[in-house]
Amino acid sequence: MLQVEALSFSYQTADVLEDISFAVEKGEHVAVMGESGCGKSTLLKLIYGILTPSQGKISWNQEEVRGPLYKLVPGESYMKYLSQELDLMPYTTVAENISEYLSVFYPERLKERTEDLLEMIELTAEAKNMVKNLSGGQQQRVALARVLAQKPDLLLLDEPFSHIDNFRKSSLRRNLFQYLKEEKITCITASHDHLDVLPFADRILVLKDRTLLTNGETKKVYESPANFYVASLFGEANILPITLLKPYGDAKKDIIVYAHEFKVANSSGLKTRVKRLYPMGSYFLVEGETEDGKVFFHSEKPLKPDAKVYLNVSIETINKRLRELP
Ligand SMILES: Nc1ncnc2c1ncn2[C@@H]1O[C@H](COP(=O)(O)OP(=O)(O)OP(=O)(O)O)[C@@H](O)[C@H]1O
Repeated sequence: MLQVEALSFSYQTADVLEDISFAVEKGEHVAVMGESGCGKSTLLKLIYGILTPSQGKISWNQEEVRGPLYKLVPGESYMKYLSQELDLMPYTTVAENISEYLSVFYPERLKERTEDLLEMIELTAEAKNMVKNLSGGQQQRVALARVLAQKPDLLLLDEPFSHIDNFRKSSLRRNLFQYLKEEKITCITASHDHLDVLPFADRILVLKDRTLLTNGETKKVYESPANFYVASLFGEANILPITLLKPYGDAKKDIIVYAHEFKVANSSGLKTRVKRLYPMGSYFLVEGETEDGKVFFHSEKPLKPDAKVYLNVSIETINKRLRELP
């Protein structure tokens, strides 16, 4: 089990993390989310031991992780960190980059394991190609296979799909996270893409203003976001006084509504004027104007700019999301 206790960290120029505490169970997959610059990479580097905490303690199975102030070669053998900078051998082949790190003695088994990993990253066809000839996204996939070849107990992934095109991303995500679960590899993934997180993570940690704002089960964090910032990590969201949706509602309460949760009607509901339409393929994202300000919602049909529509939210969503005004 990973234990992070009262962790704080500052670079010379900035305080980045303050009093962060959480635990990760063996085999669990935890996602770290938050806006750019909130400290996701810094947290992973602290866990891996390439930065030393200003305060607090990190331990794995009760043994303290020591930072570079205490170790000549930072990093721990039982964990691997896939950073945003890929550390590959450019003048060797894809297959060699992977097999180099497999601790397998028998040549047949080595070949088999290399082939399995190549298949997982969908680069079998490039096995004999030199890494320097691959695209950025392909190199990121090789780097991923390389850390997996080392069979870590704890894997730290920093934006693991940032260079990978959408065509590959979906299947790679599925292959990777299924593999980690099968192998019971504990994993912490830093990402700002909710599609990396919602279908795969058991739990989400949200960082904001140096602190740990949320630590909860993925479904709960999504369905009952602590505030507008958390909801916005999952796509277009709105925060509205409840009286806009229910005229006799408690004026001291507001509600967070994801854009897709509004139902568009021709009469009765939140009166909205259509301002802009963004085609999203299977639906339109609509920017509208209410008496209280801007609102985003989805519409299956195209709507004309300036058209008047009415928005409604299900009673289940209202009950789930009602919160006291801060
Ligand atoms: N080596 C460094 N020296 C000084 N400040 C740094 C250093 N590395 C990062 N920072 C600052 O620390 C803060 C946190 O950076 P970090 O890279 O951890 O954020 P992040 O959440 O991973 O961002 P992103 O999502 O953009 O990768 C930022 O304000 C950044 O500018």
